[in-house]
Amino acid sequence: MEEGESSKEDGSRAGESDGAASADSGSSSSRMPSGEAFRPYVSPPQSSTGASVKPGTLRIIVRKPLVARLTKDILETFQICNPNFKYSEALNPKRFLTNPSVGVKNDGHDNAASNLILYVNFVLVNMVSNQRYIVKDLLGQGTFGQVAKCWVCQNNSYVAVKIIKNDPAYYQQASVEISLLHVLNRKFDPDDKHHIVRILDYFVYQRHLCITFELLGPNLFELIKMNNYKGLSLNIVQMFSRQILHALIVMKDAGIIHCDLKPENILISTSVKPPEIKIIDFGSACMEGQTIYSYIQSRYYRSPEVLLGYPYNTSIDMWSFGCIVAELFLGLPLFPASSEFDLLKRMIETLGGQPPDDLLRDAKNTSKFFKRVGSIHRLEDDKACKGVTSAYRALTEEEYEARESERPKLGKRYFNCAKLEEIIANYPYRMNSPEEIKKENLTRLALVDFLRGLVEFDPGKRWSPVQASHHPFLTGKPFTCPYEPPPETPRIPVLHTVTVDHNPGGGHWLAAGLSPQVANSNRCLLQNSPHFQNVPFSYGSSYGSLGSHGSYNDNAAVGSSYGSYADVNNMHTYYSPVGPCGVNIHAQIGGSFLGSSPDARRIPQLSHGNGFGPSPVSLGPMSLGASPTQFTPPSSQMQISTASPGKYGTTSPARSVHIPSRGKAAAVGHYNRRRNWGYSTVCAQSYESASQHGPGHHGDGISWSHPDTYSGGHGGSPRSALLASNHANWRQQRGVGTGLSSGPSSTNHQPSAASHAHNSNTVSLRSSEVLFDKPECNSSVPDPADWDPNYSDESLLQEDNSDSLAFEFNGIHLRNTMDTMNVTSAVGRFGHSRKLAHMNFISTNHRTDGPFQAYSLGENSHTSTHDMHVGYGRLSHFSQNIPSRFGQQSVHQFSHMNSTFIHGERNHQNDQPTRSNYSMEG
Ligand SMILES: Nc1ncnc2c1ncn2[C@@H]1O[C@H](COP(=O)(O)OP(=O)(O)OP(=O)(O)O)[C@@H](O)[C@H]1O
Repeated sequence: MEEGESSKEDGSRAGESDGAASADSGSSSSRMPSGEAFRPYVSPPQSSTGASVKPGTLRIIVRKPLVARLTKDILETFQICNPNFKYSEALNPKRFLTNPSVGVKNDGHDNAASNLILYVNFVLVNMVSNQRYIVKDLLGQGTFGQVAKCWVCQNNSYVAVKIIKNDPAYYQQASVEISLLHVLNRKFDPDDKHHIVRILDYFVYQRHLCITFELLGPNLFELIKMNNYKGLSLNIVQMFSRQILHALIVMKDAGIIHCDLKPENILISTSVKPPEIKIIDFGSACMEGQTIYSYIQSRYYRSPEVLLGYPYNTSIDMWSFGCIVAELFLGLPLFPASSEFDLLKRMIETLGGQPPDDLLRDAKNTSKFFKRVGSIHRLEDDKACKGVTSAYRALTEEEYEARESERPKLGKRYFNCAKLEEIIANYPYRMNSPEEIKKENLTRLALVDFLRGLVEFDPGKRWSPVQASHHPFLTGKPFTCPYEPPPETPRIPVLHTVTVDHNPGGGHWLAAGLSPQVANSNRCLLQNSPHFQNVPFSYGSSYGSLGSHGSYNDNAAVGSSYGSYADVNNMHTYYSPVGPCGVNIHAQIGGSFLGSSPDARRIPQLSHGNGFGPSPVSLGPMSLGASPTQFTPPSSQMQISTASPGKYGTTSPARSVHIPSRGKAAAVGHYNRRRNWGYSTVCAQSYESASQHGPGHHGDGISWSHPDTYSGGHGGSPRSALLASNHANWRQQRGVGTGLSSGPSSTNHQPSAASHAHNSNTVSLRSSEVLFDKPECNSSVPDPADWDPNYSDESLLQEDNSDSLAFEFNGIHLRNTMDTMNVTSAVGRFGHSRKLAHMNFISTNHRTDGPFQAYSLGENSHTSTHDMHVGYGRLSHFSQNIPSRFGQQSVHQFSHMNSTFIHGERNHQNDQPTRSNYSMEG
């Protein structure tokens, strides 16, 4: 029975709300206010007798927060106290969600950061469809603006609305996000099976582009955080990895590079059972072959080729994916670097190699990090050069300082063990029984092998999503020897080819793929768009065929995703989905760019009067980026116009080619705080090196290749192929494994050291060698009010249905084996974290806070096991920092699309009742 009902039954709200109050009521009658409102508490007859309560009268009261209970129906109470009391909602002070909330731009609608000033119950309206979105909470803030949780009254559902800053550059980039997501949703994942967030609607409101997404739950970083920065169980790592790979397969098929894959951008959809992850934030994404930005990816997850300024393709997402998988297991980023120098240093140390010479030879930033110490071997000499030391050596700190005139920032070391194999092997065990440990050892061996294929220095040797998806770590097949990925088959240009009608929406390519309603919406948005002129459609040309990136099936077992992008060129240009964009983001004309990375996200800036802008002259199609062949250092091609610094910022002090983004840098900078959160590690156990144990990955010298399907196939290095061709198709070869261990030193290794490292660093995991975890880290998690800048008592007032959140997460077993990952055994796991829903987590999406209480990986302990749940006692602390959105999704999901919504989206959330526990089995 609801509390409200029971209180009516009692006739005494004050007495019901707190047991202590009722006990006290008799003695404190003198303090009771006179009048109707507060009467002495009279116990119900049944209770007062002390007799056993009849079964029929049993009441189960779900306790709501005290503040909520005390203020429930307070208006009626006031009216009872004072019949003249009148309440007017208009007099309510606004509960601002946007900070700062001072309107200084856009007629007072926007704050200084060009963010629309939002408050609770602010209404966003799609003027075309009259669809109203009532803002209830803020889910996140990012570079591009704010993400609000909104209620759609028509169908009593919640959605997430990304409200882009009122700024042409952000508007433009957000329109790319809409376009790419639309293609992914509609053409490559029409049935919503591949873990990519669904876009539901978009519109312009008060000069802000608003994008409506399905509402999702917490992100993977939040999940790790909830688990006290301890890693997740291998079952869950496997499950999430499979799902992420599904998305990556689709994205590769679509030729789309996410460019900012990280745990924060992988959200858990708690509305389905078992829970699924979804990849969000395509605001940095671009088409393969059209990669205009050289400064991308969040630092921890940045691939070597991006770091070094080398042409890139979808394989950079695979690197990030590897880092994410490792982080899910470890609870900490694999490369928590404080600077790019630090990042490279960590990569070299952990992986035991360095990028191959031909990559270093052609990358534009090589000289910043490497010193040439020998002759550069031509590609054709590669075979002959096996065994010859690299022509490059990584700079020492001193050398770097001398070259760059600044000391490189070096982050804290969280893992005492340097090498990947050691880090994984020495991670504390989560179980007791020798059998389980033995089993886990095997899985860890598979994990190491899996990671080796992902965090592979050579992008040409890095596994593709399809190849990775067959790894025993994911398939569950016994892992007996190093995985040999199947060669990829050429793309079959049929299945999901994006064909675009020539002129369905007046030439608007995206409109071609949208429903008529959406096309209409676009036309209307032309008028509504604050940033682009309303110009007639005039493009009759074809923007067809995105794809030819053929076969894909749900099991990722067939098909491939690599290689020929012959017709991807047809996608070199497209338009703003919300109107002819008028801005060509090829930067040859010196438009300024915001950065594009964790530190700075790339936004083409519209330099006023500098050739960029909504002039009819520039009504060319919007490019998704230059092809790798067009890849040029930002200094030459992506330069900031010095003549016209533009409106949007100045050149980054660190990297002259970037303008710091407004927000991204700050956001990602929060990561760096983590390094200071005391994570000492002492590797107490001697560890036998891979070379002593392992047979060596590919130690038999197996080499493999796949047919070079790219029409201009390159027999040489994949990197040169990439350089020369734009395409991600190359001959993949495994070097002859020597079984030698690649030492942590970056010097004097062999040219294919990375490969060798992969090949040879297999580590035997024996239970006797287990480094036991200390029983419990001394967690003194402060009250969230102490460290959560967004914490306020007001949050206690939010959402009474928060309990559902706790139940949502009951199903996530962070420790147990797959067998036990079921609903029933999950109950209560997070059961005491009922305040999960009350906290504002906005800043934590960016890892802004939180005592870094993860335990020391190598710290000595005589405790025989590490129980991941030991920390759960502290979850209540952490849970208090979970955003309210966690608990608020129990409301019915978005289930009805207004006519202007994109049609055809499968809404798996429909018909989902309020969620309870679920199985986590993948
Ligand atoms: N569909 C969604 N459901 C729930 N929360 C969401 C959703 N989309 C975004 N968010 C929240 O909003 C935050 C910002 O979203 P998003 O990453 O798309 O914006 P951004 O401006 O690109 O951010 P960043 O600068 O961090 O990349 C996310 O970290 C997430 O917490």
